[in-house]
Amino acid sequence: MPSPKAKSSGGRSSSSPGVGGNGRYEFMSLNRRPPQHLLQRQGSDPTSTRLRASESPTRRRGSGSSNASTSSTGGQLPEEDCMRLNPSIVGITLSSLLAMDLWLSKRLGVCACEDSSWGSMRPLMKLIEISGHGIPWLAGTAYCLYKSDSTAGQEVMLNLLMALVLDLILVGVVKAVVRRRRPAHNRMDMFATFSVDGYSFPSGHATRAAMCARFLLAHLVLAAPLRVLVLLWAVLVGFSRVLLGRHHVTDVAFGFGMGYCQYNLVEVLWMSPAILHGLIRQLA
Ligand SMILES: CC(C)=CCC/C(C)=C/CC/C(C)=C/COP(=O)(O)O
Repeated sequence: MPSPKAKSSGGRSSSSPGVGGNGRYEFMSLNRRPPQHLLQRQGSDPTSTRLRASESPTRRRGSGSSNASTSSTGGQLPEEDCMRLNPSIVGITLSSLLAMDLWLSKRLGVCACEDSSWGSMRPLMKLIEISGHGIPWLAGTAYCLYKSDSTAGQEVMLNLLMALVLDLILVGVVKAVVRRRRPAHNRMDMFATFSVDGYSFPSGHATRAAMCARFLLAHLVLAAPLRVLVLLWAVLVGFSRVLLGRHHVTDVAFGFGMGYCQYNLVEVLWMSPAILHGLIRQLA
């Protein structure tokens, strides 16, 4: 509790408390310069150092010492000030893009539920969703691998299986790190999901669609009309994620990019028949 005596003895009227030389509290006016011993004390106090560092650049430039540093660098802003300005421009740009993403995703979520404006298309969108789901792809590839009687066919199928597992792992890791929530208008009624699938970024369907489309075009689908169909399917899978309200536009855009790059990784990690035979021999 501040002593009224201390208040009157300093002849000071209000606000900031400080500890005087006799151990009592002293009150200083905000528009008066504090005594020298308090200034020295503030200089070594981490809290006040933090407070001064968070002052606005204009205020800091206005102080005597900062003026000296500004003039000594030929009128250039101190480095500290430049670092404070740049993130704000990046921050504003990012927040604007994020706001546009949220707005656009909400507007495009026209099949998010049955009574949405395109609610009657929801069953079709869910069919497209299933066509890009991990389970049919894993089961279909495993079945083809089992049925394949040529070495070339087995090689392609085994590498596709490896690609699908790699995709699940990479998407799971990114989702767990980023932890972006799905759009508020999404109904979480997807079948067979992992716990990370509660998160939105990136779209696992989009990564799988992009990676599998590249895989099919490179190794399995040669006829031109079918190649067009494969590309159309991949684009539809991506669109259906936003129309169903499952994802933001940026989740799908990033997912397509990530899936495209994942295929490059699959090419690097490609398991040749020699490696496969070595693996089979070790397992047997
Ligand atoms: C054999 C095995 C463990 C299969 C797991 C397949 C599985 C449950 C994949 C999850 C697919 C899924 C629901 C991904 C979420 O996709 P988003 O586009 O909503 O991110």
